[in-house]
Amino acid sequence: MAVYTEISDEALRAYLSDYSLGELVAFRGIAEGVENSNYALKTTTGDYILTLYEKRVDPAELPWFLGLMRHLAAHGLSCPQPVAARDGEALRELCGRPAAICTFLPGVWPRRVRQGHCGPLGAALAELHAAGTGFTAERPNSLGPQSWAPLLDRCRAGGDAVQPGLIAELDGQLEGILRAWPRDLPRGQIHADLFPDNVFFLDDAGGAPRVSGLIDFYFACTDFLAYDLAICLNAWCFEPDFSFNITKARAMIHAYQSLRPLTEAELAALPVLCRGAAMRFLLTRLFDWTHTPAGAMVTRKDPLEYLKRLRFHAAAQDIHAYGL
Ligand SMILES: Nc1ncnc2c1ncn2[C@@H]1O[C@H](COP(=O)(O)OP(=O)(O)OP(=O)(O)O)[C@@H](O)[C@H]1O
Ligand SMILES: N[C@@H](CCO)C(=O)O
Repeated sequence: MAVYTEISDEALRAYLSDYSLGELVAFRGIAEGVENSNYALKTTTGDYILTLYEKRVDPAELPWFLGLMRHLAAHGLSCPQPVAARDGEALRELCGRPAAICTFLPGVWPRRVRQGHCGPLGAALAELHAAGTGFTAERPNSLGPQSWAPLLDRCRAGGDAVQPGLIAELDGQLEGILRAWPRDLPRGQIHADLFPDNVFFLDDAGGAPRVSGLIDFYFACTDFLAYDLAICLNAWCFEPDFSFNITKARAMIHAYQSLRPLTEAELAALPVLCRGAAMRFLLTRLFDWTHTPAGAMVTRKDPLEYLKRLRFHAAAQDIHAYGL
């Protein structure tokens, strides 16, 4: 369920008449994703993605996201590039929603993460961080540490129904995370949601996975660069039984470091950054879990998957737990 807004053929043709993209050949709604309505478009000039931004994206922030994507693409990163209409504007309106067309990226996201994905992912993350240098406009992380206590408060009423004792455990964990949270680490533009479903791969001639592009920059923000790596360690390096795969982590961190070596302070902070990242996804999932009416056509993600990750990170003494 990710096509919230239906577009008629006539409305789309009228919309496209403002662009120099040729004639419409085909379009279809894309069922994946939960935040926005996405359509795959084929015109006589190529393939594109049309996105209608739904309620969860603040329209005032769209110019920053689109500006970042344009900057990253201009600096060599393979990511969707906003396409401007003839008047030079990429951000427009369709069916009463903010809308934009971006270039289509080839590739597929990995349904099952293998070790061979993790090195290329680490390198792609370092490339993203390098490409973001020079994009000076800042966007604070609205889901950063300052948001976690208020979010936990909003889950208080329903949280223990998900698992008895959950709220007390999270109170204890959060207190420890906030106390140890680093004050000053290298900062820059981070993706902040680089999960497997936001990374496309193609196999190279030898069959090894190669990153073909990164998508979905609508949580991107300005924050600690190493926090982005902590998010990826959470999202890519746990097995279906929630055991931590140290070989995948080592491959990811080494590939990242081959392009951007981590500082001593970043290495020392990695375990608490991983705890924070697990807390962030646990809390947004718990909020959705406890606030989505039964029967709503939205796929809820299991918050407890992130409790298991959080416990792993809380037990990690230092960077050796991550394969370094
Ligand atoms: N530039 C692109 N090129 C090719 N496919 C794309 C592109 N952008 C989006 N898609 C397709 O649309 C799907 C949903 O996109 P996306 O993850 O951005 O949506 P969303 O609703 O914002 O999702 P999420 O719930 O992950 O935040 C992707 O899995 C992919 O199949
Ligand atoms: N990646 C997030 C969803 C928001 O994109 C999660 O798995 O909780």
